[in-house]
Amino acid sequence: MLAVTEARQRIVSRLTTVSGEWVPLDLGLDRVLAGDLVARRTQPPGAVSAMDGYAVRAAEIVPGQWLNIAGENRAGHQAVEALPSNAVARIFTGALLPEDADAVMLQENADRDGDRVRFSEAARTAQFVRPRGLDFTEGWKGLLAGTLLGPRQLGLAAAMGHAILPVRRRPRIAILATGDEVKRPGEFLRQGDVLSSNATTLAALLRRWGAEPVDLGVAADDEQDLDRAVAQAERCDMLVTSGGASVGEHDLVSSSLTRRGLELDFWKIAMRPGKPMMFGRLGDCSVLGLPGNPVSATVCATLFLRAAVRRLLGQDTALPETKAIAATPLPANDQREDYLRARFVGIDPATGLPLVQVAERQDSSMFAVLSQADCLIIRPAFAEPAPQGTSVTIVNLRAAGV
Ligand SMILES: Nc1nc2c(c(=O)[nH]1)N[C@H]1C(S)=C(S)[C@@H](COP(=O)(O)OP(=O)(O)OC[C@H]3O[C@@H](n4cnc5c(N)ncnc54)[C@H](O)[C@@H]3O)O[C@H]1N2
Ligand code: MOO
Repeated sequence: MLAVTEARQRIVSRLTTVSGEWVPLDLGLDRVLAGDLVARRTQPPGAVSAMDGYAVRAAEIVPGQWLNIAGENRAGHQAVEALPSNAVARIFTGALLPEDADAVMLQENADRDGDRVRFSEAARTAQFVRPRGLDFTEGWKGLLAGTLLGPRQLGLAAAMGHAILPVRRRPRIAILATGDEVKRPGEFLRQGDVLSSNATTLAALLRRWGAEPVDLGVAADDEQDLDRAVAQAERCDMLVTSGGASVGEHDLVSSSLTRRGLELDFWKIAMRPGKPMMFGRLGDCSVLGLPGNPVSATVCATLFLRAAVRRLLGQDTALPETKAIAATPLPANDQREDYLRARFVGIDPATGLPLVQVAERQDSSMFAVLSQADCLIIRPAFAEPAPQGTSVTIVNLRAAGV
């Protein structure tokens, strides 16, 4: 059995980043940048007012003393480009300051009479002024290659002056559920049938990670049916199967793949859940064979499929691991690295780290427990029993996009 980190390394090392393409800004959501995005402009482009009021030279303001109003600057309209001496300009939020103005007086503190105004207070230089380039300056590398574009990143790309974006092609990843008993949600169920939660989870994870899931449906435990389904995956970057990975006589996935020319890289990992995971290659298509148990399939996807997708998209493939404190004692572990489902139950006052409570039941079929978990506690192989308060390494499921 292979160690988890070695298995992940092997998967990542067999994959290469997919090609890039250009998309309009509007279609950039959830895509991954193929190159760095540099600001094409400075924001704000000049000093602008942060408030509605009057642009002034701070040194000229004497409380109670009248000054002339030279004109009015609104956002997008700079009527007063340079401020005459002993004068102010009416100004509104976001408008460019006239040259030589160095402060903005709030209109709440102004007393206006026609073309004259006086103020109840003195001015501080730079008050209510946003200097040129406060947000960013031209040439700033605002978004790096490998960034998954969310709403805020898209907004920044727009603000930096990008109307089209260089992104990675979405990797096409086929999902094939297997098993006579496995039915799609909505289908008629017989005694002993199960619903294919794995296909639903995997498709959602792939979308969230920036890939394009290709649903190949469910193949029965039948060589012909499996062969037919596997053939459909050949133009994909990767085929992910669920079920039939173990040693049962009806676990036909590997024999079907082998007949079609699978080059097996490895099968079986020293981990729980997810031991019987398989990885190999079928022509140009990588193959990841996940175990059928729903928790095993999702944990393997978190540890391996996520890294594979990130590699295809040119992103960092490390697992987001952080530290936490065990809120309950932890049992000894055997030779398989364990990924225990756990919940955040508070903050440890001594360290400020999250307190994590292991779920009582850890059976790999219990998807309800996984769906309510916040993290996986990583228990190394052969770990000794650990008391409450032990520092542990966790995978934050939300941070991993799971
Ligand atoms: N003698 C041994 N038996 C088993 C071993 C072993 O080493 N020796 N390994 C066990 C481990 S660990 C796991 S994990 C499972 C993996 O089994 P398979 O990958 O062959 O999965 P199946 O037998 O096809 O299914 C297991 C379980 O999951 C349900 N399932 C299958 N597909 C889906 C789906 N798409 N959505 C939801 N649930 C699904 C299926 O009905 C079964 O209940 O093997 C152990 N056995
Ligand atoms: O690896 Mo299995 O997932 O322990 O049940």
